[in-house]
Amino acid sequence: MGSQAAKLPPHVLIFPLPIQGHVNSMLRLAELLCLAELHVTFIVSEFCYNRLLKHTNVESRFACYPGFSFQTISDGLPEDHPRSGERFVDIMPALRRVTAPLFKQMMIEKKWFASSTQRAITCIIADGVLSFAADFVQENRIPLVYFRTASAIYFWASFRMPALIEAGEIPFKGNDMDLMVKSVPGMEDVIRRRDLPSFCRVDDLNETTFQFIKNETQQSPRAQAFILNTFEDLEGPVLSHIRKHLPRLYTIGPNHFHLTSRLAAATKTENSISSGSLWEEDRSCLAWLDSQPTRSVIYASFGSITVVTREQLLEFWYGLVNSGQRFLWVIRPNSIIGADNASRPIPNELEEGTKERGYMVDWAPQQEVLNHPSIGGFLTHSGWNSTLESMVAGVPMICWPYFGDQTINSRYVSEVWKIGLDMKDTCDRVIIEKMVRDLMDERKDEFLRRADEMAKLARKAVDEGGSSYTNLDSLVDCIKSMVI
Ligand SMILES: O=c1ccn([C@@H]2O[C@H](COP(=O)(O)OP(=O)(O)O[C@H]3O[C@H](CO)[C@@H](O)[C@H](O)[C@H]3O)[C@@H](O)[C@H]2O)c(=O)[nH]1
Ligand SMILES: C[C@H]1CC[C@@H]2C(C(=O)O)=CO[C@@H](O)[C@@H]21
Repeated sequence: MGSQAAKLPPHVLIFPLPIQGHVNSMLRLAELLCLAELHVTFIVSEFCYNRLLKHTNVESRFACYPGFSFQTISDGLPEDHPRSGERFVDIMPALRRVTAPLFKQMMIEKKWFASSTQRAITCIIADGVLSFAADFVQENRIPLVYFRTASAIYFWASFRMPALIEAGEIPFKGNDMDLMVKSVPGMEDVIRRRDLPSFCRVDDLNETTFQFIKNETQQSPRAQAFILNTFEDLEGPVLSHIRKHLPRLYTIGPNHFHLTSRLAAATKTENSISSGSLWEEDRSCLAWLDSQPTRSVIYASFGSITVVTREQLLEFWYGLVNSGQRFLWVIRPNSIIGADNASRPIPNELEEGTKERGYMVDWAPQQEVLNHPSIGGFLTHSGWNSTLESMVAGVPMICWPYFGDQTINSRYVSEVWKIGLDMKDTCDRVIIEKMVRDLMDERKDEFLRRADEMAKLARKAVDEGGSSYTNLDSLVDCIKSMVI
């Protein structure tokens, strides 16, 4: 390489699983690495990229980093595929069947993205469930870093799937979902069967998604380094178990706030929030929140994949209305099973009666909502980004997990971190009403105090000298050392 080229910075390829929660989180990592003056090529599906262009400022957001570029690729699904609910799992085989060969072809045709102003890719940061990407780069002797965008507790429970099988703890024998699980070290007194990742709820261990998660997770040690969006004070005990298998483990989270904090230091712009939304954010809810008393509103949102039946929707409606609390509710388009987008999710006569107390939107500017002074609670599906965003904002949670990692996240929110309530495996208006009253009224001070303590720990982690701040600097040094 000529002397000029030798001065070029490392060039990282970042490849997320092309879904909202993974793209959001890895875009934040991408910008953090751009701030560290690395070059970044971000591979994203055409589906996600077109939605990002339409609903966010990603183009202007990354325009100030000359070494950054997007590269689009097919996710293997038709444009009109819902990419949510039960059919969500279609994306994994589609990626392997369609995206994997396209990725190899792209890397060869693009000559590993080498140019006069950029080195060829010096390292790939792949989503921890994209082993096909890992295969190709390792065949070409390019260093591999995995980024698993879910929690450490979920990762560790998934990593122990072979041990759970060996011990006969999965598949479950009998119907007792409250039996304690003993084969996940560090969680023996915490998790029941119902708290394991929902992928473990199978009768046949050959079930496709179970096998996918087990096999992808077992390949984690292939990576030279491993990134998690968490912080030491939150998941320290589990992280020490993981580090016995993945010693070069970098915790850099909460990465949404880490990015806000580093941007503030670099650009002197306070509280900059970078959206990665795939739907249009209805900002009218912020004006509605401005007219509500402090800590008086419960925000309800179930992420980008959860779907509900009309019956479940009405249970949530009556539970929220009967609680007497104000509520701001995200009902994502196409998230009601069997309903067309045109029909109102809540019958008009019901909605009319509570307009002044309840506000509904298709999609919200969630980070701004959670940090609004009128928000006093979050009814969430326990997706990991939502959970961390609520923690940093100091907002207590009611957790109604839908699938995947959400089941173990909700257990830790309620039983270990004690910053909320776990409403797993139920959807009943009386229980919803009681939990909303507990969180927003009867036990309000207790939960707000605990949530404030956790927020302080989360913020400290990304302050200069904090564990996540230091780990990100070490990760950048590790990436620089990979340049040959
Ligand atoms: O109205 C909304 C609702 C959500 N969000 C944002 O969308 C993201 C949603 O991410 P997350 O809370 O993690 O949920 P999912 O979209 O369901 O994410 C998937 O990916 C996550 C990371 O791996 C997992 O933890 C989840 O279980 C999985 O479903 C968050 O950043 C939210 O701030 C908005 O901006 N507006
Ligand atoms: C749909 C799920 C498949 C893998 C992803 C995941 C993970 O193991 O990283 C957990 O839940 C979802 O985010 C994804």
